[in-house]
Amino acid sequence: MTHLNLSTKFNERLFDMDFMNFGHSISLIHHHLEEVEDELTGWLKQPLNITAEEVDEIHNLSDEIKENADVLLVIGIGGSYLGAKAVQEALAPNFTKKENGIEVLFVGHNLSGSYMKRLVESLHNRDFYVNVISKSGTTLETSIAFRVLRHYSIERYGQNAKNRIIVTTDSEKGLLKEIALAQGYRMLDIPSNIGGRYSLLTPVGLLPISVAGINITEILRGACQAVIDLNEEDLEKNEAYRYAVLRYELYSRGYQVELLASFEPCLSYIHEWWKQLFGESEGKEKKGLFPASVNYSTDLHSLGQYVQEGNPLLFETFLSFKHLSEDCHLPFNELDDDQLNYLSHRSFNDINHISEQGTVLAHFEGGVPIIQIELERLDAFHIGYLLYFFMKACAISAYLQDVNPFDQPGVEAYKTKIRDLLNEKTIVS
Ligand SMILES: O=P(O)(O)OC[C@H]1O[C@](O)(CO)[C@@H](O)[C@@H]1O
Repeated sequence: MTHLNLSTKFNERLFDMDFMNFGHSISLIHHHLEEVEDELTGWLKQPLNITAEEVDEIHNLSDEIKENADVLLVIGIGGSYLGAKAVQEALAPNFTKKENGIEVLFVGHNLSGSYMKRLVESLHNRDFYVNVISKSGTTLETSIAFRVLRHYSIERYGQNAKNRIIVTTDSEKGLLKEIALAQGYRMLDIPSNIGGRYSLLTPVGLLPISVAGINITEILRGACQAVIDLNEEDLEKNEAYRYAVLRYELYSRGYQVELLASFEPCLSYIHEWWKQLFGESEGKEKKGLFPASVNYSTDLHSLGQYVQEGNPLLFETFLSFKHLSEDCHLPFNELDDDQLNYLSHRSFNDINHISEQGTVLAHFEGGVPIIQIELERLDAFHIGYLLYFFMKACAISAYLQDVNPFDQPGVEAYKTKIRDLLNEKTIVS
């Protein structure tokens, strides 16, 4: 049974692409990934390696939080929140009332004073837990948000505040780990050999996802299936490797932007997570596709014109799910004053699907190369599968470009500048 299908619609500029030219390089990369131990490759087998005890611990914590809080504040930025936020958006229903459940709020991913002020004010009548997540333990946004929310927790809960703070950080080192040990906060480990943007299937993602009411066992089951399926060395049988090769080939032929497109708004944070994954993994040494995204059909009415007829620097990757569990039908209207009765035998999903097909055709005819990734169902199993698929494809993609998928040296440049400016005595205007 295939869980994920990859297909393409390429115009004449790409007709002569031969996958098998990449067989040898892929095979070398495949073995390199299997064998390296000094790199941050712990995520490769993480879905298989996570123990039942670790999953139980997360379930127990999640139950405790749900019993004692109205809000879980997840403090983190980049890889320390995007994965969990992506899964929450994709699988937890929109517009549901929060009175009977807990709200999972992802905070500490900006430096806005008004955002922080309003956040604290919004907590006055609500009970909360804090889950601070940082692999390094020193990220500015996360650290200052934690300082504010730690103080506020003490104001609200006194001695008991420490029971409401959970720290997720590197298993071996870091400032946050030291703080947690000194203060007696409970800790969840991020394995040392897993970097931030590959950490979603560790407690980084699993605790917030579980509190959001999503079945983490199913997420892990989907990811485990992907570990097995996508460990196939033969390029023709491995969809992650094929996706990596397609991207590389398009990049080599001059395309500079990959536009990830979906027609379900709940996937918009999967786009955000994907952007960080590919952007930080590939964008170095003056190389790399620029990862961008669109939410259709909304963005057809803003960026659609550019994609169709603008500078031909991009290709599009459509992400879709064959079966969606919910739908809405168009009511029949006798008057037909809005002239929509021709659609009344169709549902929203029908119309959405047809508009996706129409968009693919139009963009293809406009000269945009198209990759299509389709999964069976929008559920926890397939989301787990998809996220692992992207991580595996991303690592292969970066190696094809001869860059290290697991570092982010460029990040230091702006961090240092900000730190230097903040250390200056004068206030920068
Ligand atoms: O988990 P940390 O160490 O706080 O890092 C958060 C994010 O910041 C980055 O270092 C980039 O600034 C990402 O690589 C990472 O996901």
